[in-house]
Amino acid sequence: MTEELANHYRHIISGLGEDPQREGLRDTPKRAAKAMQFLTRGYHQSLEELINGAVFESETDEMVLVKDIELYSMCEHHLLPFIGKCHIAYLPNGRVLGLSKFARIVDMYARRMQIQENLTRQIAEAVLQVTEARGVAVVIEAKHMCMMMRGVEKQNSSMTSSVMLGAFRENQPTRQEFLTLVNGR
Ligand SMILES: Nc1nc2c(ncn2[C@@H]2O[C@H](COP(=O)(O)OP(=O)(O)OP(=O)(O)O)[C@@H](O)[C@H]2O)c(=O)[nH]1
Ligand SMILES: [Zn+2]
Repeated sequence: MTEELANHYRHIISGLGEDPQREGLRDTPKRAAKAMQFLTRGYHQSLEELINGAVFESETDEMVLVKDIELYSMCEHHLLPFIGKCHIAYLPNGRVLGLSKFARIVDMYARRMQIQENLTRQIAEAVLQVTEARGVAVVIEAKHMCMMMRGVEKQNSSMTSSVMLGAFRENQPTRQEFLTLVNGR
């Protein structure tokens, strides 16, 4: 699989007018193939194996917020990175999720070809599925290289996307509390 991908990269390099045999580029197809496999490894992960049973019984029913989870993904239109932060909140319903698992869920979906809106929704739905929470809220703030390095070349714009499920959708004060916590840095 890596070898086949590397071959495609060799064609891309010569298609761009470079010499894939010159010293600096000789191992590049293989490196690029491995890098791209890493950046898309989310396709080979499953929620169940990643959670690994780390859901614990708890009486708490107050909002839990995990803020500023770094995020590296790749836009499915240009295969260029988008980079940012993800904030996840949920209202426990008898069970809480191991803290590190929020970051693992983010990575599993981020390391695929994505658009930011779908990524946001997939993370929210995964957290809801695993915790059976009364509500889940996810906000992603990201900068898209396809808008910065090429195309419209805007360096300072960023995109914010959000998905609110359950109580965060139905209950205005809950939603407001979440947004205040996220913005109060
Ligand atoms: N909504 C959304 N759009 C995205 C995301 N990533 C990239 N895009 C946009 O996808 C669109 C693709 O537009 P096209 O006109 O088909 O492609 P293009 O000619 O390369 O577009 P330009 O970037 O405007 O040069 C662009 O407007 C991108 O900015 C994302 O995560 N969400
Ligand atoms: Zn793009």
